[in-house]
Amino acid sequence: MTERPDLPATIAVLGAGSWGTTFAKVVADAHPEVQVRLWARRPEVAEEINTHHRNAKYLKDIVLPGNVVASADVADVVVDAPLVVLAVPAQTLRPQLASWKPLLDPEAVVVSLMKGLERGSDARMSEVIKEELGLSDDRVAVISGPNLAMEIARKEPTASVVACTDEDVAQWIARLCTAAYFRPYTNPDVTGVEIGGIVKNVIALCVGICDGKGMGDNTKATVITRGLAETTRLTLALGGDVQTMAGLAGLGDLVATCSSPLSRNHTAGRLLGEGLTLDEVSEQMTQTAEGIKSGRAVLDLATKLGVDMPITEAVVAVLEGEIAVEELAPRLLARELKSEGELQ
Ligand SMILES: NC(=O)C1=CN([C@@H]2O[C@H](COP(=O)(O)OP(=O)(O)OC[C@H]3O[C@@H](n4cnc5c(N)ncnc54)[C@H](O)[C@@H]3O)[C@@H](O)[C@H]2O)C=CC1
Ligand SMILES: O=C(CO)COP(=O)(O)O
Repeated sequence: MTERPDLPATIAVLGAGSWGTTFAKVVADAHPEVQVRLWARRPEVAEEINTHHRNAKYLKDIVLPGNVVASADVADVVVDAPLVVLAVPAQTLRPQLASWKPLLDPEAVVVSLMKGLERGSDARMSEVIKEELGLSDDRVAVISGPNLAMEIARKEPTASVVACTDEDVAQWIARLCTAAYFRPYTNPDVTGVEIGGIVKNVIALCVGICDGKGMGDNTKATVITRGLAETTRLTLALGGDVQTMAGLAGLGDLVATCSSPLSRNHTAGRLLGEGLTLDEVSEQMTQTAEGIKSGRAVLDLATKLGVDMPITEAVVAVLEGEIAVEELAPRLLARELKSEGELQ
């Protein structure tokens, strides 16, 4: 096994949006002696972080610790970093990885914070990373859980999951991101952890639509519970672990995202439910709502595997203009009756 310094001098985070910046803050708060280098696409964002210790567009008045340093030059950020954390919109990852590949430390472990499925290939972000960078399973990890960035930036207590097939690597990453307000658990089920984070965004769109239409908590609980059932079916079909679905990256993230006005996916759904068109919603959203693009990929993957995902199917039908938001609930309720325990 590669010898890794327990506490590296530096780590790299690529993507200075709300979650990338917040995750950089978590590690920096946890380890003041570690320099956390953050790549911002726009030089003015890097400048604001270095000069004012703020990233106002994404994190308002949150003050970042002095050991978070930003640059708009990826080469400066990743040099000598044994851990490289990725937090860019899922659909943009693959082409960016191709240009970053020659710059990365050859021994670096790469972590995905992203919760999207690639359209066209239906690949999870860990799969895209392995393919594009040519890495083995033990060099790729995923962090996912009920992790609304703004709450964590405000140091509100939160738990999460570090998933890697190599337990030593997962524990190393977990130690690096354990802060007074952030508690990571480890899990070898990378597939289940990733699928939980991807599908909950689509389910949150559905809950948001129902909220926007003025429906109440029975409706929300129904969509969350049946959403978990279809997430579980997809996870099992992909070889993931049913137990992951009961954990932080499954039920935990689903509940947080479907309940919170901070969730971009929930917000996008609510705006659709209130009658805005998808174009109008996209214009209003200044941050990434992964479910809007990943929904189609999730449905394609489920179809390929013969997995029934009626909520995802109905949300995609709304997103693609096949049905109006008014038709979403009737369509789901008109389905053939079945036993609750049936997995298909
Ligand atoms: N914000 C949150 O609370 C959480 C987000 N996530 C996931 O983290 C990933 C990143 O999300 P956020 O940081 O929230 O997104 P965001 O919309 O706040 O920021 C995205 C960042 O990626 C950068 N970027 C790089 N290349 C880009 C390109 N080609 N097009 C557009 N933007 C580009 C943007 O400049 C921006 O800094 C997503 O997959 C999301 O699902 C996961 C957990 C929590
Ligand atoms: O993943 C998240 C919380 O765990 C953030 O959800 P949104 O992307 O919907 O804001």
